[in-house]
Amino acid sequence: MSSFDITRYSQAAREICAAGGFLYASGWSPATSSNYSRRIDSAHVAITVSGRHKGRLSQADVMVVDLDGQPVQSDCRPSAETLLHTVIYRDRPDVGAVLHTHSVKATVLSRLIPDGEALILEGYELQKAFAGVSTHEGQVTVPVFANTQDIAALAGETRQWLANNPEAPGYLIRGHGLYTWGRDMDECLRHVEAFEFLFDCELETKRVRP
Ligand SMILES: CSCCC(=O)C(=O)COP(=O)(O)O
Ligand SMILES: [Zn+2]
Repeated sequence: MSSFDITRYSQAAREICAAGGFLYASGWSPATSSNYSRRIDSAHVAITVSGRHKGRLSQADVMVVDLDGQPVQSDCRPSAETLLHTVIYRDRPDVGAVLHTHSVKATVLSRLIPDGEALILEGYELQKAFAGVSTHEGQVTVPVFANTQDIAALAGETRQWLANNPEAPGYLIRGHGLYTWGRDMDECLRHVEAFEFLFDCELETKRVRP
């Protein structure tokens, strides 16, 4: 059985619990929805146990999986969407944290984007909150994947898309929520906040200019 550094696991679990407190309080992770993860090392990831309330996380709600999504030294069941996390860690050694949220705005906006189209964010100063973006003049393309319950298939789709769009900060799943990542938990949380602000702007624009 593979092993990991317990101190690094504890630090990762602390960061995940703190992120849960913030994301739940912001209204972006209601009713046990969402899942969060943090890289421990090149072969291990700390991730939320499936079905746990994200506003009341403790270390017991955070387990370890390998990059195939298999539990390591745990009898708990990892998030049902674990493969959507591990596929990113496997291909992107620069990624240290992945957050999945279920906000009202991400859910509603994802349902308004026509099938086969992506959300294009353009002209917003706040696009600079995304890692690697230094101008508001470019486009941030956010694809909207169908909400299939076949997570392995969805993981394959997102993997292919990410390979072709390595600079992308996140994606939506229709009627479901947001996935975003960062080199560490702070950067990943900044991305969630930036997306939420920009989703709000897009929805408000649709309201005043239907
Ligand atoms: C109650 S939300 C339905 C499942 C989901 O989309 C989610 O994000 C939480 O699943 P998990 O297995 O990670 O608790
Ligand atoms: Zn979800």
